[in-house]
Amino acid sequence: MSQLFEALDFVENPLYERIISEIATQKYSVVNDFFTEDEVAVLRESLIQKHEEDAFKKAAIGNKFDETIVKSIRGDIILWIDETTANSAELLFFDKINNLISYLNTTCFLGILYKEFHYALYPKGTFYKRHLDTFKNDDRRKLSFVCYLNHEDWQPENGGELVLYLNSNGQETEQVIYPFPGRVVIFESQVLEHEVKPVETKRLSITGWLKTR
Ligand SMILES: O=C(O)CCC(=O)C(=O)O
Ligand SMILES: [Fe+2]
Repeated sequence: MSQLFEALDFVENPLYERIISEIATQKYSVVNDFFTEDEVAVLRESLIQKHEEDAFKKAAIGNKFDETIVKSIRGDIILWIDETTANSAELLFFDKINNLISYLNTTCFLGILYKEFHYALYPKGTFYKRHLDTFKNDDRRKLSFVCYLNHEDWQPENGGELVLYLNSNGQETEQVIYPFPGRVVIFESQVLEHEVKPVETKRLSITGWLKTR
């Protein structure tokens, strides 16, 4: 095996190893500084600019082929990001994502072939009720990835916490994760139910999925 890794110029990445082992043991991983302050700032700028251009639309439930908009379930507005026409901030984002994907495919043989990402903006008072990130007609989403682009001074009073519903020995427990800027949450799309609690202040993020087949 070491010969194979040598041949591929494999360099072990401690952060990615931590993510992999946390997902294996607890189904999710939280990384506080996956994106630097500067990276968060340019991605936030990009989101805000596109929102000002009125490019966002109401988020639906289901996927591109089976969409319904139900505001009582989710109230965010989204914009899908196209890698082929990405701006400099988005290129930087995809650079990190692609790096992670190739590491996962090399070390875990996950077979991630596709990805999809969108900006999300939750206006004050909105939420996303408890759900699973898979669809009736599509089970290709393997890992969910959320990256928060809020301002530096985001406080617990701003609400909008992500709650993961974990199952330990038949007992349900709640893991509360605040959307602090630069923080990334990665979890198993088909396993972990989760919810976004009502936001008190506009909440900004990029959400996406790593997919097989
Ligand atoms: O923004 C988050 O914390 C989670 C968003 C989410 O669950 C989704 O878009 O499916
Ligand atoms: Fe979700």
